[in-house]
Amino acid sequence: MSEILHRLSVDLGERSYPILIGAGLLGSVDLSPWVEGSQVMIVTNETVAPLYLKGAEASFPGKSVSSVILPDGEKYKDWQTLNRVFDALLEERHSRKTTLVALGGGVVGDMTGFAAACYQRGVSFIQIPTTLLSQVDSSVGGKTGINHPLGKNMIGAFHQPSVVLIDTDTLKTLPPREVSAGLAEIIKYGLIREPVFLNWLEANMDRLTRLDTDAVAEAVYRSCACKADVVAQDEKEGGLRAILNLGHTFGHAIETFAGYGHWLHGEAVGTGMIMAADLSVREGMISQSDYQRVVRIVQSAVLPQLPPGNMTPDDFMSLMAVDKKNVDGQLRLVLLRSVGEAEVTADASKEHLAATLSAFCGQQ
Ligand SMILES: NC(=O)c1ccc[n+]([C@@H]2O[C@H](COP(=O)([O-])OP(=O)(O)OC[C@H]3O[C@@H](n4cnc5c(N)ncnc54)[C@H](O)[C@@H]3O)[C@@H](O)[C@H]2O)c1
Ligand SMILES: O=C(O)C(=O)C[C@@H](O)[C@H](O)[C@H](O)COP(=O)(O)O
Ligand SMILES: [Zn+2]
Repeated sequence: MSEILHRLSVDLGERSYPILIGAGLLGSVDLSPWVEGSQVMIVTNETVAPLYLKGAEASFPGKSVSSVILPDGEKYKDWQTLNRVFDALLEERHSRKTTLVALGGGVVGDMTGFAAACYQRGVSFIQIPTTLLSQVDSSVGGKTGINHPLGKNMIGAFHQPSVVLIDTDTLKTLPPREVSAGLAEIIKYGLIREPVFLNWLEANMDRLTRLDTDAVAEAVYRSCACKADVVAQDEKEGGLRAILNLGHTFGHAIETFAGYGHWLHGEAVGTGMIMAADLSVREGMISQSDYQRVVRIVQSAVLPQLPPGNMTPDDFMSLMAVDKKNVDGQLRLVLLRSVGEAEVTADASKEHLAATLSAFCGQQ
């Protein structure tokens, strides 16, 4: 049985698009109305293809559908792998009217979106996210791109999809570690903007880690609603949108240090949010008991709470120096004004930051 449980809209004028959420939607919702021309190319990877490629193909009745299957992993979110998409598009003579479809997690989504932003100076694309993280975060908002050895997502473009189809049934095949990674970004929404949702998450974390169908549908809906609202107000991160980066300044440094793929993005964000909360305490913004609350919820989602044991404060400082939020060489961090409200600041004291880094480094 398939049913669209929730419909949201990302309101961006002529670039507005719907987010359709439900169980069993893949292959049963006709996505061809969002395809301008006759050609569709599905971009997926070697893990997702055997599970969901047939279903995705069935979502485009009447269209000519081909696919390109990429190797799986964050380490392949690079130029070389991206080029495989361009090779396939050119070999099959795809035109400007072609539509790319991202079928997979955030890696496939970010790369497909970037390929769509670049191919023949821009074609449209559709997001069919199949991980919890991609359903609650990366498929919405139009940040696309690839990694550079010196920094995460350093090469990319803002390019919005034309529709996001979220079939929560696809999560049934997701490994538990990937579920936890998705929960990190869900917790993020509670911490930055949604205190009532945070209470709900605390009460329902057990159901979420077990992938209880109703709890997951609710969490996906509330997360997408939060992200859609932020993105609608600040599409290109001129200000407000940077709050979606809570935990990411520390987190991206961890991912880059560890080597892409060794720490999952959500794992690094979970630890990064705890570090941001620690700094928020030192800055006098939240209390010690607020901090403990952040630690508890990250812990309850079965996420790591400390960075790699061999990572030093200097490693953090040099990797954070290339963060995209920095302006004129000045570090900008997302901190907690309260549990449920974030702010972006360039004013955190260097001593407090050093104290946070030394408290967390060399601890495991
Ligand atoms: N653009 C954005 O706004 C945004 C937001 C958050 C994260 N990201 C990016 O997203 C990436 C992380 O995404 P992710 O956590 O989805 O990781 P991922 O794309 O690597 O997917 C995780 C793993 O799950 C597998 N998989 C996917 N769907 C599956 C399914 N239904 N069943 C079984 N296995 C499945 C994948 O093949 C992969 O091995 C990072 O590169 C991060 O930087 C982007
Ligand atoms: O959509 C956003 O804006 C976010 O910051 C969401 C993040 O969860 C995501 O990881 C994003 O890719 C990070 O963006 P970046 O600009 O710091 O690379
Ligand atoms: Zn993220």
